[in-house]
Amino acid sequence: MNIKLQKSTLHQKSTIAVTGSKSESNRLLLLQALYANISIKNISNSDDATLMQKALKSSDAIKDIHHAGTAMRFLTAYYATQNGEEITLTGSSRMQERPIKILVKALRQLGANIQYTKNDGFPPLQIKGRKLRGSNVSLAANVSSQYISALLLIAPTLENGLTLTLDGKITSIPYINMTLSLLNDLGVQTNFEGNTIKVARFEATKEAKAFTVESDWSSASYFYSLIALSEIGTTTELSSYKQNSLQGDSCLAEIYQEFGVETTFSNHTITLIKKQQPSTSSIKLDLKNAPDIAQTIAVTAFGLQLSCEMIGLHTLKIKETDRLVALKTELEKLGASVDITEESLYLHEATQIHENITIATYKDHRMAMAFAPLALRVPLEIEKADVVSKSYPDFWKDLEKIGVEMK
Ligand SMILES: O=C(O)C1=C[C@@H](OP(=O)(O)O)[C@@H](O)[C@H](O)C1
Ligand SMILES: C=C(OP(=O)(O)O)C(=O)O
Repeated sequence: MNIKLQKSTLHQKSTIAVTGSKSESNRLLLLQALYANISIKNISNSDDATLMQKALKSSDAIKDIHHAGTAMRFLTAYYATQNGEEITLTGSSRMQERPIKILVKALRQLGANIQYTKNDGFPPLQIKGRKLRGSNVSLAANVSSQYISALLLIAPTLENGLTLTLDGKITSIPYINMTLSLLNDLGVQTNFEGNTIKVARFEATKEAKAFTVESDWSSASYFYSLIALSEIGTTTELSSYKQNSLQGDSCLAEIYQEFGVETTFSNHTITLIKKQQPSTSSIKLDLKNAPDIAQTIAVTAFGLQLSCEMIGLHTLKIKETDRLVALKTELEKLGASVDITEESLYLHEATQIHENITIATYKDHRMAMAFAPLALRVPLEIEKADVVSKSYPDFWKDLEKIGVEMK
């Protein structure tokens, strides 16, 4: 399904309820499988969270988690600890190209029985669950924080807890802190100092533990972009958010000030208003702590005809697609000039934005959602638009609600 976006003007005021964070949801679903006293509210309706629930519920020997990175990594650790269970964990063709060796090696060091069924270092995995006896492991921390979160989530169930030593520069740290915060909320003792994380063993209790998932900040990024590209005074209200978020992408509130967007918090709602024109003609950011908003920011800067330099993007090559190449290709179709390296992107100030371009989405939800706000500048078409369901199934409905016209 392709969607044609007409050149649109946003409603002066709108209200959107954004689905729950997929990162928080998939952590809590895993913890719920380990600790039965947990209940979860405002769970994400994303494919990734639905696939996670399905995999955990089904008794099938083959679990297919499609494109869901967190489900792949978290379930690898989970099934490795499930004594007596034998499963094959697989995913989409792209998932079979996304590396998992660092996690598998760490789990094997703890005693896990995991085999690669196709290519060494990549899913599918055959996992024979058993009691893991190890309690100390070191692993590379510069490729994906999801390997670390996966180990942390099973850590309190291990006989002696777990001590992790992180080698190299730590990437996507807020996601590690999110995992530790949720463990703390459950009652687990943790300590993160320098490059060492310690998690104590934690026994299940009978006391009910209710968690409410905050709405997804990465999904909010597309509304930040829309407001940044709209006329002064345009406002949208998004729910349900917290001022002290566990999600690193909440740095959007600060970043988008430079694009002229002001954020106010009240009663679990954030109000975004386009206050002024951008305060600068060139944006410079290090996104090693918030990789998922890189595409949104690049497109906002392009739409506002600003130059933009982003570093800390070394993880983008192993996500749903090689996002650096995908961004360069699609922005240049629209008239931009973009330089990329292995870990950075430089967008030159645009002098034009071509109309009626069809944006390819590379099976990447964020390519579709990041480019959609350009409809406030030019008519454009988004290819295979249903790809958004990976994280935000209601995206196109909500886009219409805010005033974007489409067919
Ligand atoms: O732990 C998580 O929930 C996530 C961690 C990040 O991945 P990396 O740590 O691989 O950068 C992020 O990109 C992903 O969307 C979700
Ligand atoms: C990278 C992402 O997800 P995952 O790694 O969990 O597939 C994302 O949602 O942008």
